[in-house]
Amino acid sequence: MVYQILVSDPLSEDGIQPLRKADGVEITIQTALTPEQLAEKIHEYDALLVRSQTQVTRDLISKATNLKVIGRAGVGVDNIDLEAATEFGVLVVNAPDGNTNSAAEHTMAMIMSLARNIPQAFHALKHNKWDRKSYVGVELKNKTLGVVGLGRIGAEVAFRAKGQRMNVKAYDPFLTEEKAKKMGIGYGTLEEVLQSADFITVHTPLLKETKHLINQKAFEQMKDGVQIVNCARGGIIDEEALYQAIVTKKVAGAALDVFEEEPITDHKLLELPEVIATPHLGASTKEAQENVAIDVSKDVVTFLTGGLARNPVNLPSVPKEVMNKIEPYFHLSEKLGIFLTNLTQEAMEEVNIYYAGDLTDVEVSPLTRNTVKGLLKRHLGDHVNDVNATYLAEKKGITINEHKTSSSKGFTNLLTVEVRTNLGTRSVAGTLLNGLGARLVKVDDYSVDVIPEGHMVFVRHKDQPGAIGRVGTLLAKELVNIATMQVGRSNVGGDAIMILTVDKHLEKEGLEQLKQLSDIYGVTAIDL
Ligand SMILES: NC(=O)C1=CN([C@@H]2O[C@H](COP(=O)(O)OP(=O)(O)OC[C@H]3O[C@@H](n4cnc5c(N)ncnc54)[C@H](O)[C@@H]3O)[C@@H](O)[C@H]2O)C=CC1
Ligand SMILES: O=C(O)CCC(=O)C(=O)O
Repeated sequence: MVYQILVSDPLSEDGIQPLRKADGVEITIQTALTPEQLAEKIHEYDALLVRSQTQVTRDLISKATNLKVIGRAGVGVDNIDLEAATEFGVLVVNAPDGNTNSAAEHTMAMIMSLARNIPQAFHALKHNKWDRKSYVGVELKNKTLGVVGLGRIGAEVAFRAKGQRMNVKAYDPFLTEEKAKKMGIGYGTLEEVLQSADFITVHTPLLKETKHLINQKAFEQMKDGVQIVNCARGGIIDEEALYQAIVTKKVAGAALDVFEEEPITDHKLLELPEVIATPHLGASTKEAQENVAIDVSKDVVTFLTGGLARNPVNLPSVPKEVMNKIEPYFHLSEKLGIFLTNLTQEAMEEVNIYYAGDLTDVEVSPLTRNTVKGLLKRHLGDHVNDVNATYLAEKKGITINEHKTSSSKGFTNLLTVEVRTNLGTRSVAGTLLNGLGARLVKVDDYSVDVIPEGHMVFVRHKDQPGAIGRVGTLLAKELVNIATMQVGRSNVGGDAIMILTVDKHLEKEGLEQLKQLSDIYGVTAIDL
């Protein structure tokens, strides 16, 4: 059998040598196909290799009847419909490490260009203007760099900025004070980082949670004259809010490598003299392109020839016999993880997963990975899967412990997930009721009985007459219909919780109003 591989974006020739050398594969390189042309011929291929240009949509995947694997030569997989790939049984692999260095170096180049007006001054000189007055810059030394997202690239940027004698202060949901100390950098909440920085650079993935993370409210929190850098993904910064912040002189300058829509040449931000930009060049070095092409080519060949991919993005890899036994619990375990991560605002340090009852007789490690996936997805996005979840958790310094216990509290099976942070321990427990499906049966010390599904509102409140009514009235005002409600309390007049399942997601404004009600200690919207 000869596997057909299509390369539809420009990849490094040296990088695709593993493909050229492999037996049983044939490569076609066609980097100028229109979406229609690609859709027409995709059924001929077993593998597709892309960078960020090719849009691998649901429609394209549905036409790819022979496709087994999509290789993304780079980190971000936002040009690939992962859900569709998973649904159609197509493995997606990426190359998460190969371009880290280049992206970090590009970010530093942007910060320095911004500080010293290099692109603007060069542009003037090219147009025969010897202008020294207009381009007085600022030093980086002793300035504070705020790093939002301290993953692979953010950490490399932080390290380099220290070399420029900048003070670095970072925010990342997985960053602990101890880890920051070890790295020799400051640590703060997002708000603290925004308030204290002279330069702000974002290095998160683009997720539901990070879309417009830097918005008008965020700009208002920043110092006057702050400078902003985005070499991660367009859309993390709200472009309209950035435009207004520059026009009103709140922001002194911005350096953008990425845009909400790409490719783009006609954009009002590009008309501002304070904005410098590059056309998504963060990973465009000979070295990065070679690294990512090698990594992804090796993974594609390994997978096509029956091996396990090193960097799978979407598919679980579980032996069939094990899968048959534990499959019914998969839904429950991931939902428990998602529910708990929404209750945990601080960095997780340790996760304990307890299996009781029938669950003591099965191989549970795939369930552990699936639970951890649920715990991490909110902040790491869709590239966390059952294969890489525990690995990613460990990389974030989170210890994962799996326990089998005889204490099933009267249930035939019980799965308890406990997360420890520097503020204490939170936990949830769930069970699979015979014929009735999954149930959430415990949140911290409160017993409940809730189907872990759909949109929820979790409220911590004081057990007082009127507290429940006030919540109900406010939700009604927000036109959020309550489907079910569960209340648990520690003792009469003491601390209590409400779990409401509602017909639609509770928006930020509604959430903020709920928090203002008397006797309410905390409110979280959870979408399962
Ligand atoms: N311009 C370019 O050519 C390139 C851009 N990228 C982009 O750079 C970004 C970062 O890549 P990596 O560092 O490799 O990813 P990574 O996964 O190693 O790091 C991302 C970090 O963001 C954190 N994060 C998630 N939500 C957050 C939030 N709400 N606030 C603060 N932090 C949050 C995560 O905890 C994680 O530590 C990605 O968007 C990637 O696609 C990557 C390579 C080249
Ligand atoms: O392929 C490229 O040049 C873009 C790289 C990138 O944005 C990524 O790896 O996330």
